[in-house]
Amino acid sequence: MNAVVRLLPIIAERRGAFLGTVLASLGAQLAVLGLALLLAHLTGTVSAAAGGGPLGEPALWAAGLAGLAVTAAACTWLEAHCSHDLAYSLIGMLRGRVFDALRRSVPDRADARRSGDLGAVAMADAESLEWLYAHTVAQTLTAGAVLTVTTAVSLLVNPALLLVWVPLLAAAVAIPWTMSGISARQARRLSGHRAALRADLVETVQGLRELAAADAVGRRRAHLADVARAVAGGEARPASRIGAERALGDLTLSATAIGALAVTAAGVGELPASAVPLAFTVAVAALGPAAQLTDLLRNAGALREAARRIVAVLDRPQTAPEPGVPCRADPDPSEGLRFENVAFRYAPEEPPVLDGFDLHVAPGETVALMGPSGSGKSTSARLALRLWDPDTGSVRVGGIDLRDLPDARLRALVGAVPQDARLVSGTLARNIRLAAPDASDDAVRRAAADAGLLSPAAGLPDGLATVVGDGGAGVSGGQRARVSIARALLTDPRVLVLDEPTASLDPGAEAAFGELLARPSRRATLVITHRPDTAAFCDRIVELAPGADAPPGE
Ligand SMILES: Nc1ncnc2c1ncn2[C@@H]1O[C@H](COP(=O)(O)OP(=O)(O)OP(=O)(O)O)[C@@H](O)[C@H]1O
Repeated sequence: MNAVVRLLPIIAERRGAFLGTVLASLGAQLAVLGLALLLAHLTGTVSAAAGGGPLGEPALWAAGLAGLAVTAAACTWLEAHCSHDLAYSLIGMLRGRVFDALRRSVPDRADARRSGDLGAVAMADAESLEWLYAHTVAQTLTAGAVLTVTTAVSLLVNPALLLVWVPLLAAAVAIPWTMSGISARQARRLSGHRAALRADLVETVQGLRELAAADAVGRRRAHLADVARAVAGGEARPASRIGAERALGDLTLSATAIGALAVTAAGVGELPASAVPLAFTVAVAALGPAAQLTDLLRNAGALREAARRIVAVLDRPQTAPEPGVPCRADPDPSEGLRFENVAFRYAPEEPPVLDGFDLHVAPGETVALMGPSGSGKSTSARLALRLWDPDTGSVRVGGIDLRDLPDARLRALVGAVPQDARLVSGTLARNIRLAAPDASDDAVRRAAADAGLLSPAAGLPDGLATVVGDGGAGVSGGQRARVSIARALLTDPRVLVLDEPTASLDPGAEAAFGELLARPSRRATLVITHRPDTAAFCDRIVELAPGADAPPGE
């Protein structure tokens, strides 16, 4: 199904604002048209009155003109109000849906998309579609309706206009319509170039230190200049096409106007003098809405492309769907985290990463999961967080299959400390609170203390008020790991999964971290690690063999 049509129901959710936009836009256009016709009629009547004809009641003329002018102004204001109301709520709804779709489907098992591309979908395409649904659809309906009315009225008044109007107006609308395929292709290419530039810029800024160290800044700058040139080329082509289309459209509309005026002039002798201005105004009345339609159609290809990209994101397969019938039972206190006969592969054609994998981490126990690179340690951590589901077997927390837990309950039961914890700019307290925005100051302080952030060894004299720069600048690897743990502890999860938490720590920080792991708690803790010194702080070590098809040795 066409992506634009597929997204149309989104308007139904704000049907009041949409209807308001259409009616106000229709009211404004009809009032402007009425004003033009009334003025033309007045001009004819006044010139006839100068020759001795009746002028009519001036107060009535004034009231008619003032009424139409006020209606046009009020409807224009109302249209702007309703369409902006509709526009901003549609942007919010579209972005919300895009982020929901991304959250449900991230990480894709074999996702080749770059963040710049997804950013473009979420930001630029949502804005394009806002323009489509909040302005274009309503204006197209209005322009179509006004065009039909003006055409019908003019043809009743002067059927000879048919000869000029039908071919020329059809050509004016057909030009942008037939070009919409080319316009969509150009929009697709341009969006690809822009996404590449955005992603390359982000990577360059993030990797500037490494680029400088490798003396590669110059090469990178040349590469960015190439990509920027591709963007400029991608922008120039649609601009030339739109310019040519606009010129052709304007030519066609001008020819229509000249033809309509000529046809009307030919019949002037048969008309009373007072009706001549009205006849000329009627002859060109359809040109305004026709010009508006051609303008709107000119963007149709690019809008179709934006809708296609949004739909592609919305249709991404859900990696961990919500349960049909969620489990309401309390977790069994004697059960911690259990992998039972788990098999998992990233793609059907690839060998399994895990096959027949069994492991139980009991409440109060800390287990180190070790094994060679590629043996599936991080994959096990992701399965425990239900980023993906196993192909066969099950992963359970407190005896409950993760697939039976609603997302919010699962996140409260299982906490994660990822390998590359991300910090945002702001205080440490703000960073910890990301896991539970409504947590009290006391809870944040407790989690920070449990993660060792408030001890003198953490080296943070300002404690929770310490300010972190963009992306965690100004904080050491050890401090970052502790913030990440405090974040995970804030929800007091039954299960804690740590993926290489000490990978970037020096031996002193690793030892301090190990003491945290060794502290008694009721939590089941799974620590993915390469480092024997970290594993030594755990109660038990489990070795994972690559493509293990038998339970691992302990
Ligand atoms: N998103 C993915 N798509 C496809 N294959 C993947 C993906 N992530 C990991 N793999 C593959 O799955 C296998 C297991 O990866 P995993 O990261 O779980 O191993 P690991 O034991 O944690 O390795 P390391 O110690 O190097 O971090 C590897 O062969 C890896 O290439």
